Amino acid sequence: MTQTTIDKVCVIGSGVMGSAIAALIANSSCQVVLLDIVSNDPGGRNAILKKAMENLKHQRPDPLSHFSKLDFIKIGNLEDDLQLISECDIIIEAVVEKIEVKHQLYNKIIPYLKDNAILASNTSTIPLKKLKAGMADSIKSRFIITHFFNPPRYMELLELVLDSEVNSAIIDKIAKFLTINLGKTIIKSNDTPGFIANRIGCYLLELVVRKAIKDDLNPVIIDKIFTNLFKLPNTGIFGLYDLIGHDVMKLISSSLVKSLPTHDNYQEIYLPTLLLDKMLEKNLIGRKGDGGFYRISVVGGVKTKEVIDFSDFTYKPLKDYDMEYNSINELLESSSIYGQFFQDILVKFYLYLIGLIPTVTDNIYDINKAMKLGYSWKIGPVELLYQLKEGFEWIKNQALLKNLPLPPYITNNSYKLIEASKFQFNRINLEESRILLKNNSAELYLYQNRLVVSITTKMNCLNEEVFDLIIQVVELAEERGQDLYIIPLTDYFSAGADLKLIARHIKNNDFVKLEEFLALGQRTMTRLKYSNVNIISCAVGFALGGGCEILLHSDFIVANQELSTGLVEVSIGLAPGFGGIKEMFYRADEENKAKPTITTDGNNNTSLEPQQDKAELTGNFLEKSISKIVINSLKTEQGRLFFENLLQSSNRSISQNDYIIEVNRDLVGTLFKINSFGEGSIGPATCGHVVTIKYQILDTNNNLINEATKTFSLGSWPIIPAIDMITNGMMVGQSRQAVIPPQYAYYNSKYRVENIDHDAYYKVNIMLNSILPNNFVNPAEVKIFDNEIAYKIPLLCGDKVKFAAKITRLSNGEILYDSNKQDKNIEMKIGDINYPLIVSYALHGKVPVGTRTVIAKGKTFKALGSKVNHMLVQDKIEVDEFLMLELSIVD
Ligand SMILES: CCCCCCCCCCCCC[C@H](O)CC(=O)SCCNC(=O)CCNC(=O)[C@H](O)C(C)(C)COP(=O)(O)OP(=O)(O)OC[C@H]1O[C@@H](n2cnc3c(N)ncnc32)[C@H](O)[C@@H]1OP(=O)(O)O
Ligand SMILES: NC(=O)c1ccc[n+]([C@@H]2O[C@H](COP(=O)([O-])OP(=O)(O)OC[C@H]3O[C@@H](n4cnc5c(N)ncnc54)[C@H](O)[C@@H]3O)[C@@H](O)[C@H]2O)c1
Repeated sequence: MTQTTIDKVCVIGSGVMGSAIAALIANSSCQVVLLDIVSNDPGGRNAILKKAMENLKHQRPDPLSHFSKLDFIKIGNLEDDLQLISECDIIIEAVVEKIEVKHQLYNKIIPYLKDNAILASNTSTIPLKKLKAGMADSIKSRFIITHFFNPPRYMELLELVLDSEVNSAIIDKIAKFLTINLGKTIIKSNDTPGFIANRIGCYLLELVVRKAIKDDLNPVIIDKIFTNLFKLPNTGIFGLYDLIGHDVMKLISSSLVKSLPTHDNYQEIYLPTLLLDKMLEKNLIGRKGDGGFYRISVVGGVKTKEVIDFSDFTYKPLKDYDMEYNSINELLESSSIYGQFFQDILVKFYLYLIGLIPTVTDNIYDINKAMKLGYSWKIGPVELLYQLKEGFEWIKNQALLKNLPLPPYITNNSYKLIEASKFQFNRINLEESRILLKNNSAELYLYQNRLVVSITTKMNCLNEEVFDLIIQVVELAEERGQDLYIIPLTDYFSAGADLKLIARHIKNNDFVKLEEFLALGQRTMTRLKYSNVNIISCAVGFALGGGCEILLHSDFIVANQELSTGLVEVSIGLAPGFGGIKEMFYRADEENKAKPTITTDGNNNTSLEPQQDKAELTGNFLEKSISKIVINSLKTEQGRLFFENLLQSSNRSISQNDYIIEVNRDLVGTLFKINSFGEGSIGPATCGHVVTIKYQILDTNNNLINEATKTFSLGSWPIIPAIDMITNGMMVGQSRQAVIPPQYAYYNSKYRVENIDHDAYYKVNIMLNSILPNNFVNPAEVKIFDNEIAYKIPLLCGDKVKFAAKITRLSNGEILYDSNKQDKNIEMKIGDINYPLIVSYALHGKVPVGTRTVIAKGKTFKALGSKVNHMLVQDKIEVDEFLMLELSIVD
């Protein structure tokens, strides 16, 4: 029996495509063997492969979905490791585009293929029949072309080239692997040079570039027209030529020209172009060379995009051009040189494209799709015809005017009318099925006897009608005892709650409607979660906010590997309304892992994954996000009152704050390896307090270097910096031992301890005898929220820091101090007693980024020094009132 699963794939060739295809397969958690030729480098026989693996970590856009996916790739060379091939179900050859090299390779590896292993080539130009010439029939029946697009992780298109000799079980097996495991869309192409997308894409590139150079036109203007009016990706045409590389373009086009018939129009437009030859000579071959049509120059860290001046091959900064044309029709009607240029280009392009039917493919929709998926065109070339005032008639008329022959597909009337609806692939499939329920925002289909619900609003946003229909549909599914699938008709899942609807309610001051919407959304999510049939959500593209909440409340999630999903509103400090945060934690719990996320790779690797580490979720999600929500809510009167009550009533701690403080304290602890002894009673000592301590400094062999009893203000570094840092947080009567790294043991000032070696570790023992004056920060009465965290060395007692600060009275929102209003950042040493005590307390242990919001009692806002800083009008503060301090680090 034929084995239907793919457990291991071998990729041969670790160049641009081979290594990235290996990464794509590894991303799907499938084992990969990556082979290449033996290297003569001192780096060893596998040096080429090691370099390729290293490159995978640094390439942009990232070929790996996670660096751990590298573990799925095993490397080897084509001399020592050929036996690895016999373990593989598919062998994808991605070696240099030379037929003799490919043939030699096949001869070498075929003896190692296991029965039914599929052999595939990634060639871009060499026909299947030439590649398989001379092979035994047993190999021919499983030899195909799988043409991936660059970069393989991101380009959805895969052109599959087969012939009648290929066994149908093999076709099924490879098709399942490419679509289900790798998430590709397959377009079958006939065995013709360049297949579909490159034949058309490269034709357009050469046509535009060579004609523009001949007509002495400006690449910047042409690219701007292509991106603005034709909605091509931002690279435009010249930028894409640079990206592919002029050398590679030459190889592809020469190969095409060689293999295409003499009457093919590619031959005619591939004009000899001296300027391009000169650019090749000068290594101006695009991004990987010393420049191309464009170049990015970096001077003093500033990047400038430049364009080539063909007169002397120098580069000039890009000038922005005002677009003279508002639409394609305006452009084509214009008598300007660019209008004429585009007329010529478009007519030739479309005649060529239509001329490929039926030899290259007999399916015009596939041509359209291939250009969208393989070349990232927003609008496919056939759809673009709809934007021309007279559609294809315009092309026909222009062809007659220009005396250009029409392709037989047109002249022999074999064409059919294009159906616009067929450009939306998912829609056709579902629309062929029966609609059971429908409103203006969602529809329920019976598709292959399965219940499928799809949202039909703009961006699949969630509004009342969507929720109504989902609730109704869950009930129906339960009645029928059938599982329910939520599948988009589009290439994205949902942009979440309808923000325009919410904005309308807010604008109309209609908070009742807003509450109702919120409640309906919550009811819908609860209905999904507790339904007694399975809810299976299939997500692709993005699932943001409420979209993510639907996934989180589903029983199964079938997620495309490249799905972007998350509770995005949290990042700007807004709480999701439909239960997403709760569900995120619920799914992260060990016992709820039974509800899996199924990704297309059969492995859990989206941000919803249930085995997501809970500590990581708490650390990242809470620290970064919930704090932002709190900070935002503190901007409102209700929010302020809520927190004031929370703190006043019971001193209840809010765990994430404590966690934040702990993280930073831990960092201090990690820096110094501190051990504390005894509980103590009074304290804690805070930077800015005047303390009396007894200390000892010892070397690592326990030889005493220095000891004394000293009274000083914490943060003034009278002994060595580390002593102030370690004393911070101690209680009177407590002692601490710490090991300190060299940079905290030495301080070059008049107070420094003699005989301290700059490069040595030291031990410190400290006993805290007293704290003066008796004014303490009670950690239970202080809440701290950070809008940003980073794993950086925290600020410590005595460090100099620059920040902006604002102090607000919680009870009425009155701003007592705002450094921005005074147009002045504050620069202070943490522990300076002329600033409020709470400032030093808040800064100590904070990583030097972002904004920290602190809520604490008025008494901690008092400064203890004699030269009290302007920062606070001290007599305005009540000892027991709650104030909010916002500190934003500047440098
Ligand atoms: C959160 C507000 C709080 C207010 C008070 C609270 C009241 C309580 C009510 C309950 C709320 C529950 C909220 C729920 O639990 C969580 C959420 O869902 S919040 C929403 C989260 N979603 C987003 O933030 C996504 C926003 N959209 C985008 O980021 C981008 O549009 C996109 C989806 C990445 C697509 O980008 P592009 O391809 O570039 O497309 P455009 O941006 O040009 O958009 C095209 C078109 O679609 C409209 N649109 C996009 N998203 C939404 C949306 N969520 N709601 C309504 N309309 C949306 C966009 O405006 C464009 O429209 P056009 O300009 O063409 O008319
Ligand atoms: N680069 C692209 O954008 C792109 C896109 C689609 C398809 N392709 C096709 O993919 C294949 C690989 O192209 P690439 O761009 O990755 O090339 P590349 O030059 O980056 O890599 C070629 C690899 O082949 C290896 N190699 C060289 N001689 C060999 C030999 N005798 N035996 C075995 N291996 C040998 C090299 O060591 C190298 O790792 C080609 O067939 C190309 O047409 C390329």
